[in-house]
Amino acid sequence: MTARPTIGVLALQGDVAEHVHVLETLGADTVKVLSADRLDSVDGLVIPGGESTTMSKLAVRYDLMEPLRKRVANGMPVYGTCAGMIMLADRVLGGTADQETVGGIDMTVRRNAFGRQTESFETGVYIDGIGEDPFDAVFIRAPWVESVGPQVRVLGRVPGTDEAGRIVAVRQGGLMATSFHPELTGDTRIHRLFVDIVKGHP
Ligand SMILES: NC(=O)CC[C@H](N)C(=O)O
Repeated sequence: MTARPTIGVLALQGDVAEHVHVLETLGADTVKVLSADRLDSVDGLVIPGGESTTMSKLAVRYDLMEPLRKRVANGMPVYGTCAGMIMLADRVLGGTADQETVGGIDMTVRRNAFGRQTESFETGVYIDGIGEDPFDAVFIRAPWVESVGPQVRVLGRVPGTDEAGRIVAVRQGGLMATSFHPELTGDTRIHRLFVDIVKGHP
């Protein structure tokens, strides 16, 4: 991998510009991905937050769903935030009947899991692999991860009703997902971790 990777941001819908900005700050070249051709040109991909049901429909309409699944199956690193986390989940609870996902991470996520009263909130989360300081995490109508398969590494949790808490950050090989939006807070540690994954660092 070159020192300067090309990272795509899936640009069907959602907060694309914020991810482009952070990735460029970190020295990556970026491409807004709206077609299978563009997808071919990237070393890694970010799937932003937004609305997973809409994103799913648009991915099918733009003939991107199958190419996305193929590249994931072939090992392309992908980082999904919020709706992007849902897109990377093998199983979704609370989705619409026709909602498809790209899949790739052996997990079940629950859409809009934190409930109406807490549509959005901010809290410090310890994330495995980015250092000691908690990450200031912004959650917006966020999913949580209800369960994970044996190959999934849990990177972060927030307090929940039981002792284990709720899983909000995971990684399976080159695929990484967070329930929250690190592109909004100016702390670049999670994007940096992803850029390192794309560069081939473990
Ligand atoms: N901020 C977000 O990405 C919200 C996700 C949205 N609730 C969904 O289900 O797709």
